[in-house]
This record gives sequence, structure tokens and C-alpha cells, in this order.
Amino acid sequence: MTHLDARPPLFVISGPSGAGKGTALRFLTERSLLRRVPTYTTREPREHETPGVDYNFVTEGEFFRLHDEGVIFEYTRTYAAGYYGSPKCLLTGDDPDALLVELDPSGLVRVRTASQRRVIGIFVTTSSEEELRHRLLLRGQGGEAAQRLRIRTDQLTWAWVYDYVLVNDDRECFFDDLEIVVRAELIKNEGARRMLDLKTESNPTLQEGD
Ligand SMILES: Nc1ncnc2c1ncn2[C@@H]1O[C@H](COP(=O)(O)OP(=O)(O)OP(=O)(O)O)[C@@H](O)[C@H]1O
Repeated sequence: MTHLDARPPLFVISGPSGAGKGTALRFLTERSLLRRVPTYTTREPREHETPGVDYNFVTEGEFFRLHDEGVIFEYTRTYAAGYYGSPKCLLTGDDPDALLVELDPSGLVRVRTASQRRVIGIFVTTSSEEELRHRLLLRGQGGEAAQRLRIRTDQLTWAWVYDYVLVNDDRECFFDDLEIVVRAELIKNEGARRMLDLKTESNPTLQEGD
């Protein structure tokens, strides 16, 4: 949709394993373009990940307690039996900041249906499966590559429900594309907010004969 919308934006990043979702999240937060919302997971932290920043790492018991309490409003299970859950704050629009989150495609659809925010979906992928395989091997995940790549095929079908598909073959081009998309969407939101403010200011209206 192209019309103006003043609701605070929520950017959702998805894509196959190794495509560059984490790379995109780091780039956007380091540039202070967006504030990342950490989701909940029961998997172990990776070496470069900071608890509370990248994810809230919790035990399976804590995960389901948070779900029962409504703190986690939807969840999914991926690859090696890890649970990933979305915090309820993604649904509320009280915080005017633009937010960023990584979700799987079903998470995007649920958030889009239920959130008070304007949800912008960005699907990240590579041109070739070979490139993904290569990255997973470099990251020491060669053993899981077949399973992760199988899921890639399903995920590509989901790309159609996103607002943008960005190809991450060349890192610098990818960063340029990301920044263009995010800045354009932020400008769009800012414009809508200004229009709302104009309408609510006590502007003297034009009188007949002016
Ligand atoms: N354009 C690129 N060229 C080469 N390597 C890249 C590029 N973008 C990211 N990488 C590397 O590929 C690997 C996977 O990237 P990243 O962790 O961002 O993917 P991901 O989509 O978050 O994967 P996962 O879902 O498995 O966590 C990382 O080692 C990253 O440094």
C-alpha cells in the first residue's frame, strides 16, 4: 500500500539461514537507524551474541511460563528443536520509536494481523543456494546445511508476502539497499506524522473572503 500511515513502524527481517538477517540487524542498529527488539529463544547463545540485545536466552521452562503469562504471544520451533518467541511489545504502538525484529514468515503474518504498528516486511536472500551452503560451511554448520537449505525452498515461497526482497550477494550493495529502504520508510512515516500534527494544531482556518 502506498498511502500515508502515521502508525509507528515495525520492520521485520526474515530469510533463509545464512542469508544475512543477523548482518542486516547489526548494520541497522549500529547505524542507529532502528531499535532492535530481542525475541526469546531456548537455543544456546552463539559466540558473538549478547543476551538481552540479540536474544533473550531462556530455558524451556521459562519460555513456556512467559507464554502462559502472555509475555510471549506467538512462537515457533526451528531446525534443532530451539523455540523462538515474539514479545507482546511488538503488538503495541505506544512507543513512537521505529522498531526492528527478526521473525520467521509466520511471525510476520501474525504480527501484521495483530499489531497496532505499521509492519514493513524485508525478506533477505542470496541469488544462489550454493552461496548459502558456502556461508554455513564457513560458520561451522556444514552438518546442518542440508536441513537448513531444505527449509530455504519453503521460505522462498513466503517472499511474496513481504514488502521488499533484498539480495545479499555483495555486502556493500546489500547495506546500501537496506539503508535506502529503511530511510524511505522512515521519511514516509515522518511525513504522515507531520500531516497529523498539522491537522491537530490550532491553525487559524481560512475565512471566507481571505
Ligand atoms: N554479502 C555477504 N558475503 C559474504 N558473507 C556474508 C555476506 N553477508 C553475510 N555474510 C556472512 O554469512 C554468514 C551468515 O550471515 P548471518 O549470520 O547474518 O545470516 P543469518 O540469516 O542471520 O543466518 P541464521 O538465520 O542462520 O542465523 C555470517 O558469517 C556472515 O558474516
